[in-house]
Amino acid sequence: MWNEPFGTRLRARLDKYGPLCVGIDPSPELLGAWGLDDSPAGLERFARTVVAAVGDVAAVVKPQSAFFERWGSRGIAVLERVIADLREAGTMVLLDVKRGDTGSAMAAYAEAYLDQGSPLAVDAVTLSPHLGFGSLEVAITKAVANDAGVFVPAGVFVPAGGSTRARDPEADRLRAANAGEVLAGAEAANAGHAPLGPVGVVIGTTPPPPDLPPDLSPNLPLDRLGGAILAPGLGAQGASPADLARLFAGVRQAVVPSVSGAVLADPDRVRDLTLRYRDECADHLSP
Ligand SMILES: O=C(O)c1cc(=O)[nH]c(=O)n1[C@@H]1O[C@H](COP(=O)(O)O)[C@@H](O)[C@H]1O
Repeated sequence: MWNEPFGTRLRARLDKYGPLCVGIDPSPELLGAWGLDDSPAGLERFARTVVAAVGDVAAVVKPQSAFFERWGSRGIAVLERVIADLREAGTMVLLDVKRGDTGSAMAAYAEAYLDQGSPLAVDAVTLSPHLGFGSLEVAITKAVANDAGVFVPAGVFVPAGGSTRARDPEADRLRAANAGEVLAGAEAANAGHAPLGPVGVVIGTTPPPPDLPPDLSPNLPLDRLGGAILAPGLGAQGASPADLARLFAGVRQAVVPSVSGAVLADPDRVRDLTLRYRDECADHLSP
C-alpha cells in the first residue's frame, strides 16, 4: 500500500505540514465538554469531528486506543472507521496502544497493527519495552517489511508533576537504565535508514523543574538515534513549543510535539488551535 519507508514518509510530512502530532483522546470528560454522550455514538462523533478538523493540516494524528477499547467491539469498530477516515485525509496515523509481549503474542500484535492487510493497520504504533527492548524485534521487523514504524517510550525524564513532586533517586536510576536500553536498541534498528529510521522514541516533556538541565541533549545520546522523537506534554501538561526547543536543542529537527487536550476542549476551535500550535512548533523547532 505504501511504497516508501516510514521514515521517508514521516520526514516529508513534517517538512510539508510542520512538526505536530494531534492526539485523539476521547475521554469521558472531553465527551461531556462537547455535550456528547459517553457512548460509542458520542465517541464516533468526537473522533470524526477531530479528523475533519485536522486531517488535512496535521502531519500525524494519534488516536489513543484505550478510549476506543473501553467500548469493546463497538469502540474498535469506531477506531477502524477513524483510521480509514485518516487515511483518506492523507495524514499519518500513529495508534497509541503501548503493546509489549513476547514471541508469538508480540508477532500477533504486530500483525494486527502493522501488517498492511489488517483492518487496524496504521503507519505506526506505540510499543511498550517493559519486557526488554529485544521483545520488540519481531514488531520492528514487521514494521520495516510494511513501510511502517514504531515508537517506544524512553522514559519520562521530567517527572509528571514537575518541580512539585519529590525526586526519587532510585526511580530516576531505573528510568535512566530503561532509557539507555531503549535508545541503544532504537539506534541499532535505525542504522542504515535515512532520513529517519523506523523506530522513534517517546519522551514526555512536562516542563523541567529547576534542578534539571535546560537541554536534555548532553544527558541522552539523542543525536545518534536516527529516528523521530515524539514529545507529548505540549499544552495540557504545561510544556510550550519554546520549552521543547530548549529541551531538545541538539535534535530539534527530529522532534514531533504531540498535543491532545489543549486543542480538543472545544469542537469549534480544534482546527484553529491545531494551526496555532503547529505554526508555533515550526517556528521554534526549525534548525
Ligand atoms: O506515549 C504518549 O503519547 C505519552 C507519553 C507520555 O510520557 N505522556 C503522555 O501524556 N503521553 C500521551 O499523551 C496524551 C495526553 O496528551 P495531552 O492531553 O496533550 O496531555 C495521552 O494519549 C498520553 O497517553
